[in-house]
Amino acid sequence: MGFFDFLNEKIAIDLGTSNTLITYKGKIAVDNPSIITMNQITGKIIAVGKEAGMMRGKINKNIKTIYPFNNGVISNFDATEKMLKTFIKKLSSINASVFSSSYNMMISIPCGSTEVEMRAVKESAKRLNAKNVFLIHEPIAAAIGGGIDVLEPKGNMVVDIGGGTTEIAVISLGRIISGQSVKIAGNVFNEDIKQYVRESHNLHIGESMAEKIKIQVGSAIDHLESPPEKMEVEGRDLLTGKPKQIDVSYKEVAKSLDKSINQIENSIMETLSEIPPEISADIYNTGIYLTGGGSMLRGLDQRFSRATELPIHLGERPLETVVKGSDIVLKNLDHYNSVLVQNRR
Ligand SMILES: Nc1ncnc2c1ncn2[C@@H]1O[C@H](COP(=O)(O)OP(=O)(O)OP(=O)(O)O)[C@@H](O)[C@H]1O
Repeated sequence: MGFFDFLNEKIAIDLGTSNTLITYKGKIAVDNPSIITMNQITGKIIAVGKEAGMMRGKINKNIKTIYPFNNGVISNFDATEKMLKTFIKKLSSINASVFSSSYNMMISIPCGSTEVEMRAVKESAKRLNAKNVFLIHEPIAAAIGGGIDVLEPKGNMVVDIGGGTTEIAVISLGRIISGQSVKIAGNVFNEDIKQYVRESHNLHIGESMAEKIKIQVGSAIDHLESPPEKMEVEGRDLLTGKPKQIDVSYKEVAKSLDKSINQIENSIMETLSEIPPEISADIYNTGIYLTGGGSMLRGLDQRFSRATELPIHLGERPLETVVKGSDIVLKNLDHYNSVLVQNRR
């Protein structure tokens, strides 16, 4: 048993643009949207996570909705800390010792995080009573969560499509040797759908409706083997100002997302063209591991496979892969020590 194994309480956190997940004692104990609603005048928090998510688009002008993350990075540290505090308090109702005693915390961060951002994340975690705070890059955590042996001398490619960013990474010997973080992911897909509906149907729809369309009739390709039925979509008619309903098909969604998916494809191709030949040979054999909530878009695997001519592996429960990987690392710190982000402090 290694040194770190003696410290028992362990919490792994995936701070995502769309969702925040926390594991405690190896299980997912918190899975909530990363949203806070606050009273504009008093600054008092009204709701956090799921409750705040339900108020989305239905608030009055005294209430402000805060998304603590923007494009995968923390844009509001104060809100992030308040949100985490609420979530960790929920854990303490499971076990009173969590909030009172100190614990080990693993936080996954996007690859593009700066030293300043990393330090701020660590300091927030310390204020939340964390004793040791470890950081891990999201694609590494995703790979481990997906069952890939990241420590072997072999190249593996991960594409993690989240809400704010798509992280593309080639990993070998526990390190990211090539990759990029692209600001095209689930949120941009929602914007694409909104714009398409506005331009093609003269209908103004909200963020939640766009998200529903993406999930119910979303597609990356215009021919699906088992297509979903058309979806009834409600919004405001841009010409008359009245409420109106239209039908939207998966083919329309595929059309609206085409440009954004193309950009992700180009970034994957670019990353593939930059890696050493030995690693290319590995990836030719192993293919690409696709994860993150955005990977659930119908036909995305087929489309990427066509573009790259590589096998695409879709992980199970893609929304949980990163936090699952972080949890595995936290439980086996001595084994995975080399994959941690070693920031200079
Ligand atoms: N069935 C689905 N089809 C398409 N997209 C989906 C589906 N389910 C969830 N999503 C999208 O997945 C995204 C959230 O994924 P995930 O939780 O992996 O991201 P995140 O970690 O919060 O974001 P980031 O990694 O950018 O910080 C959202 O944009 C959501 O709309």
